[in-house]
Amino acid sequence: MMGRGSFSFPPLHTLEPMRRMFLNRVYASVYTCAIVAMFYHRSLTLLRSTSSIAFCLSLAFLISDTVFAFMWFTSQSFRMRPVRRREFPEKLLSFVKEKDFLALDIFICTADPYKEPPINVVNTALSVMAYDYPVEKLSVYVSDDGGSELTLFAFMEAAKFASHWLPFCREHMIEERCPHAYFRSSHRCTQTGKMKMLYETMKAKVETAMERGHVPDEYIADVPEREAFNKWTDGFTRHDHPTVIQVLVENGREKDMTGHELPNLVYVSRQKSKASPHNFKAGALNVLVRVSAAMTNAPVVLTLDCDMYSNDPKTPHRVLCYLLDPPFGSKLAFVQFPQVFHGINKHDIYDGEFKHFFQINPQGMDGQVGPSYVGTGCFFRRRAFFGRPSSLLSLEIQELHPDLVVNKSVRSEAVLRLAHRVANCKYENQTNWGIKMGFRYGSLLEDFFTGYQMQCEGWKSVFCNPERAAFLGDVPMSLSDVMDQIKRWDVGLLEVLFSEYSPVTFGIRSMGLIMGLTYSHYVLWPIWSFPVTFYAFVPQLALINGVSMFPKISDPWLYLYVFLFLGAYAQELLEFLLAGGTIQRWWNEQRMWMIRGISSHLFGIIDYFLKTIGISALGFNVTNKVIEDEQSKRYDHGVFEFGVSSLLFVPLTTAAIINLISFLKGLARVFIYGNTREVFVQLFISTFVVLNCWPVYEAIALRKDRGKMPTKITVVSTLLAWVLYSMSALILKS
Ligand SMILES: O=c1ccn([C@@H]2O[C@H](COP(=O)(O)OP(=O)(O)O[C@H]3O[C@H](CO)[C@@H](O)[C@H](O)[C@H]3O)[C@@H](O)[C@H]2O)c(=O)[nH]1
Ligand SMILES: [Mn+2]
Repeated sequence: MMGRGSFSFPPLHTLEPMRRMFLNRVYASVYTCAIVAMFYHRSLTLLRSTSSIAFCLSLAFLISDTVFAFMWFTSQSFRMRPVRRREFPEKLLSFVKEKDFLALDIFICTADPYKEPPINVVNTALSVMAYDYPVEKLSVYVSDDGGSELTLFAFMEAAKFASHWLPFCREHMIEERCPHAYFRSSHRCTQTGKMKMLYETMKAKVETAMERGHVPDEYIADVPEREAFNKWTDGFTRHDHPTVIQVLVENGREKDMTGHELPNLVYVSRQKSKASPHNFKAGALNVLVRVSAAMTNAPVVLTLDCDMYSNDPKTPHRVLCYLLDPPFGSKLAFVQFPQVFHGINKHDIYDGEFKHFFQINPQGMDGQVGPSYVGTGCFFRRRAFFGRPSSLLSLEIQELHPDLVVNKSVRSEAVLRLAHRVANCKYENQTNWGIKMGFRYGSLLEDFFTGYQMQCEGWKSVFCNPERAAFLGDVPMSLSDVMDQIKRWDVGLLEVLFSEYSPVTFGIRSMGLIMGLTYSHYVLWPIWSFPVTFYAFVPQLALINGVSMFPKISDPWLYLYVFLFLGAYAQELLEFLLAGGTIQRWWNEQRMWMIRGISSHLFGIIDYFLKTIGISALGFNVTNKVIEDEQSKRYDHGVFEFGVSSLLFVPLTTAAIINLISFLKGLARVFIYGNTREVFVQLFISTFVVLNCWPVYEAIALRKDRGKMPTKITVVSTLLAWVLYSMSALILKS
C-alpha cells in the first residue's frame, strides 16, 4: 500500500491511504439508505398532516432534517480517501547540500499591541529566527498593523536579545527555541540562569513601555533608534500613518555574541490612510509579499500569526522534503501544518482544539487535492502568489518577479526605496493584488479563500502533521471570545459562499466533485444554525404544551431515527478517539457544536445580511490574547466564562431555560400520567440538552465568581423564554 514520492532515491516522503477508507465508504452507503428512508417517512407525514399547523411543523422538521442530511452528505467527502503522509528530513542531506536549500522568508502578523502583547510577538519571531537553517537563507518580516512604536521598540530589544539567544540555542541544542516556552519548561543547562536574566530584563523594559504607553527616553540607545521613533509624529494614528520599515538585523552585517551571522529581521508597518481600504490581514500579507520581494525574494514563504510559535527547529527541513521533490514539488502551492494549541484545559471545554477541522478533515482533503490554508503555520511557494502553475500573471513591475535574485544589501537605498513604494496604500489600485494575485480579498477568512482559489487554479497542497507539533498557538479562553471568533469566521465563510467563486458552483466545476464538496461543507457551516436552533426549541415547546411530535416508542420508524442519531454521533466519536481524543473532550466538542449552532452561527448569518444590505460595516475583530489571572484560573479548572453581557449568550440561556422546563414537564408526564410512549423522544431530546447545558445552570444559579452569568442576560432570556412559550401555546393549542 505504500505509495512513494515521485523519485525513487531517496524517498523523502510517502503517502499511505488510511485503512478506514473502505469502511467509511460502506458505512456511507448504508447511512445514505437510512437518509432516503427518513425522507420517505417525513414526506409521508407531511402529506398526511390533517391541520395546517401539523403541516407547518412537518415541513419544518423536513427542512431541518434536510440540512442535517445535507451536512452529513458533504462531510463524507472528507472520508472518501483520508491519507497519512510521512516525510524523512533526516535523509534530506543525502539528496541536497545545505547550500542548495531554498531561502525562506517568514511573515509574522500583529495588529494590536494591547490585544496581542508585543512580548509574545517577539517570542514568535525569536522562535523562528532560531530555526536550524542556514542563516543567510532566513529572513523574518514582522507586519505591524497596529502601527505601534511599542511593537517596534519590543523588536529593537528582541534584535539585541537574539544575538545571545541564537548562539545559546545552537550550542546547547535547545529544542524549545521560543524563549518563553523554554523558560517555562523544566529543561536547564549551565547558562540558563544568565539567559533567563537577559530575557527578563528585555521583558521588563517592553512591559514598562507598555504601561507608560510610549517608549521612555532612557530606553532609546542611539541616534538611529531615535530617528526610527521620530516617524511617530502627532498626526500618526493606527489608521492613518506613513510606511515605517526598519531593518533591525541585517544578515552579513550584524553578528551574534559568538561572531556568527544572524538572519535578517525587518519591521514593517504599511502605510495606512482612511481613504484607502486596507483589507485587514490579507492586505498586510500582500504588503509583506512585496516588501520581502524587494529585499530578499525567497522562493519559500512561511506565514505565522503572532499567537503561534515554532516548537521544532527542524520544521523547514520537513517542508523541503516536499518542495524539493522535482515533479511533485513544482505544482505544490503550500505545505500546511495543523494548528495545535498549548494551554488548552484538560477537557477542552470550548473545543479550542477543533480536532475535526484542524486534524481529521485535512487528512481527507490531502487524499484529494490537499488541505485548506488555515492562516498560520503554512509554507508557500512564492510563485503560487502569481497565478496558475502553468502561466505566470503579468506583473505591474518586474522587480517583484518571483524568480528574481536580489543581491543588494537590505539596507541599500535602492532596496528601501522600492520597499516603501510597494508598501504604499495606493500601490494596489488597478492591479491584480487581492484579486488574482497574492492573498485574496473579499472575505474575513482570507486564509480559507486564498488557499481555495489557489487550488481552483490547479495548485496542490500538502498536510504535514509530524508527531512533535511544528507550531503551538494560543486559544481564546473565554466563551465570548470563542463565540466572537466563530462569528467572524461565519461571516467570512458566507462571503465566500456568495462570491463569484462559490465552492458550490465554481468550486465543484474547477476542482472536481469531492474537493468541491469539502469546501461546500465549510462555507455552509453557518446553516447548522437552522436545525440546531429548531431542535433546541420546538420539540421542547411542544412537550410543554402537551403536543407529541415523534413516532411512539412502539412505532418501528423510531428505530430509523435512533439509527440516524446514534450513527452520526458514533462515527464522529470514533474518529475523534482515533485521532487521540478523549471521551470528555468529545463530549465538549459536541456541546460546542450545539452552542455554536444557536449562537455564533445564528448571529454570523444576521451580521452577514446586515452588512449585505448596508446597515453595518464588518471588520476583523482581532481575537483577544490577554486574560486576567482569575479568568485564567477558572479556565484551567474547566469552568465556563460568561461574565460579560454579550447578546450571544441570550439564545443559549433561553434554550437552557426552556429545555429545563420541558424536561420537568416530561418527567411529570411519565411519572404522574405514565405516558412514556408518547413523550419518549421529546423527553430524550430535552434531557440531552439539559445535560449539555449544565454549565449554564451553574452560571445562572450556583456561582458567585465574576465569570457567572450576568443577571441582565438571565432576565432577558427568561422573558424571551416566556414570550416563546406564550406564542407556542397560542399556536399549538389553537
Ligand atoms: O487587520 C488585521 C487583523 C488581523 N491581523 C492578524 O491576523 C492574525 C490572526 O488574527 P486572530 O485575531 O488571532 O484571529 P484568529 O481567529 O485567531 O485566527 C484564525 O482566523 C483568521 C481568519 O479570520 C486567520 O487569519 C488566522 O490565521 C487563523 O488562525 C493575527 O496575527 C493578527 O495580528 C492583521 O495582521 N491585520
Ligand atoms: Mn489567532
